[in-house]
Amino acid sequence: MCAYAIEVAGLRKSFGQNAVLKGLDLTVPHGTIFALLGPNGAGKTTLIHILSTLTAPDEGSARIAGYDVVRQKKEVKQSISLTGQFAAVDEVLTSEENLRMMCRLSGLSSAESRERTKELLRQFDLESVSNKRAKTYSGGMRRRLDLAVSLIVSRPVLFLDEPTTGLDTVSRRALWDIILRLKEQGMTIFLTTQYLEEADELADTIAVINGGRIVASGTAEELKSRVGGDVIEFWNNRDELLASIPTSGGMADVRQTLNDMMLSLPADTRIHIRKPSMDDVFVALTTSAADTSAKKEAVLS
Ligand SMILES: Nc1ncnc2c1ncn2[C@@H]1O[C@H](COP(=O)(O)OP(=O)(O)OP(=O)(O)O)[C@@H](O)[C@H]1O
Repeated sequence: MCAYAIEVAGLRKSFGQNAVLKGLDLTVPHGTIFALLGPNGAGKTTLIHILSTLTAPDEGSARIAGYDVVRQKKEVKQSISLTGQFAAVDEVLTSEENLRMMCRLSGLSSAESRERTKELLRQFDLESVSNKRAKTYSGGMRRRLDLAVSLIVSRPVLFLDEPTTGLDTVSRRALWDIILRLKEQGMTIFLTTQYLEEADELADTIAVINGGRIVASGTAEELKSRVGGDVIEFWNNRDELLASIPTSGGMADVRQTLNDMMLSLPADTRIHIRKPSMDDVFVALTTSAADTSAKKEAVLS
């Protein structure tokens, strides 16, 4: 078996004049969850499309389970499951009918299809709605059905493009449990997300993409510690957050920040000092120093 489930080296992709990926390098070990974070338009979907052979890269290489995404497309396709935001579910069919149909299309016999459908309905908590048409489903049920359909044939690597976008907190947590169970079964999972908490909860490794490059990667804890020391929050007496300023955690920096803020904030402002969150990591890594000081200026003006 090759060392990594996913290996990307020097990957570049442009659309016309728009250089979207400017030389990406990353590796994802077998049986782990990798989360790719980045602002809108950073190239997350483009990367998933390249890794799943839907788009060709301009330069560089990418391997899935050891297979090259350009030269060994067939083997790559046989190694992956892909769930986007719009999976191939027929709205007028029930989840049971959808799964049975897709099982048959995947080459399973009638008896195997029945068995696999039962198993997937149970695994994705869809048994109670298995006879209801998919168009009547909530967002969470629909997303679980999308995922079940994409996992009819068990493959070692799963790509999830924003799997919980638009879901409420309960449905999101239910899907997280399913994703963690898939990891326990040995699957390697590559997901993109807009939710920093999602990356924090699920991922073994998080990478942040910005300006066409991976600007940071590591565990959630490593990324948080990179942002530096403590964050000082300033709250008014109506419990509204007035400002949240990252500091090095050192006495001089904390004192300077307090001095700066005292000039503009009311005397009854309350101060809360906390450790950096994934939100702070994201802001720090995807916002230029000029933007950050402009924000501080805005609070002070
Ligand atoms: N087929 C295409 N033709 C031309 N431009 C494209 C194409 N696909 C993507 N782009 C452009 O590439 C850039 C990256 O898009 P992509 O969808 O990969 O970003 P993303 O990080 O997934 O964003 P989001 O979080 O908004 O989904 C965008 O500027 C987009 O307009």
